[in-house]
Amino acid sequence: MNARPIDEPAPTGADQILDQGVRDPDALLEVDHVTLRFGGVVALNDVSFSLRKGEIFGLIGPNGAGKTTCFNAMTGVYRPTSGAIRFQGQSIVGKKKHEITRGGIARTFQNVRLFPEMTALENVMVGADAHHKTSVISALFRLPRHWQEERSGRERSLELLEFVGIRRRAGDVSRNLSYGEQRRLEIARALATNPTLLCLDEPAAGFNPAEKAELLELIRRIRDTGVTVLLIEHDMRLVMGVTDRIVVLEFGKKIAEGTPAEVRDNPAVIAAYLGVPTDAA
Ligand SMILES: Nc1ncnc2c1ncn2[C@@H]1O[C@H](COP(=O)(O)OP(=O)(O)OP(=O)(O)O)[C@@H](O)[C@H]1O
Repeated sequence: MNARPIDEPAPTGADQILDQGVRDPDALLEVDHVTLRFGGVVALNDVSFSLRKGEIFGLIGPNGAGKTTCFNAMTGVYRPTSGAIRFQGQSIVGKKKHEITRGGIARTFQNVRLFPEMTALENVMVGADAHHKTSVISALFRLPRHWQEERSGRERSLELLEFVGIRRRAGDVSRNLSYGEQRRLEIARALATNPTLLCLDEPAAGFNPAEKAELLELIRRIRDTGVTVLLIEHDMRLVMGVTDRIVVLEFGKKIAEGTPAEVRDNPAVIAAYLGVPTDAA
């Protein structure tokens, strides 16, 4: 692995000035010199980048580059070994997953993770529940506020199923939905938490070209509602077609950052992907 040794000093002075992203005053999320080790494996090695509000941002790189680890660090699954992660200017390192969700970051997973015996609607309502304000007591005694929240959560969940295109499956148990519908359901559930930032981990995995085109359109519609989108995706055509900016990781290090056109023409990126077809799924 060509990772930089962990004990090498963090970049200072000129290096940091070059690192425009971290100094970006419009940043929604800042990953600031993050290193994350698993025993001897350096999954992230001094990685810095920032996302601006309202953009669709791609995180790409060959297998094992550290993309999912980066998502996990942003969503409270892993704590970075060093470095900072700030969301809307506040550190989120050390926060619990549900605190981060409540704070406005939602995610989907590489593998579908739904409640298989619950209906599509119930799966989305679980997401909406994350924002309910009523207490357990109020729910137990079925106080009016609880009913009100339950009703509005249901309506909002139905709207979200409509938004992702599977409203007609609302009453079906999720294990009976097609694979493509389950992936859309996951997105609806994540949106039910009212995120400011939605992180999608390989949402097009296993999709055919028509499903990929629909997903691309859905991602754009999500962004158009004001949600910032962070996308991990192996399908280069999809990434290049939908993102505003991209960061490329290789062996845990950032090797490139820029617009899709800049990244596509970057020699380091071409080398990293050498031998990998550009439309590889
Ligand atoms: N929980 C863990 N324990 C030990 N090593 C891990 C763990 N999670 C990830 N790694 C290692 O960290 C490195 C980065 O893995 P990660 O899953 O983040 O890469 P990725 O870019 O998401 O890859 P892929 O595209 O294959 O999903 C790999 O070497 C991986 O084996």
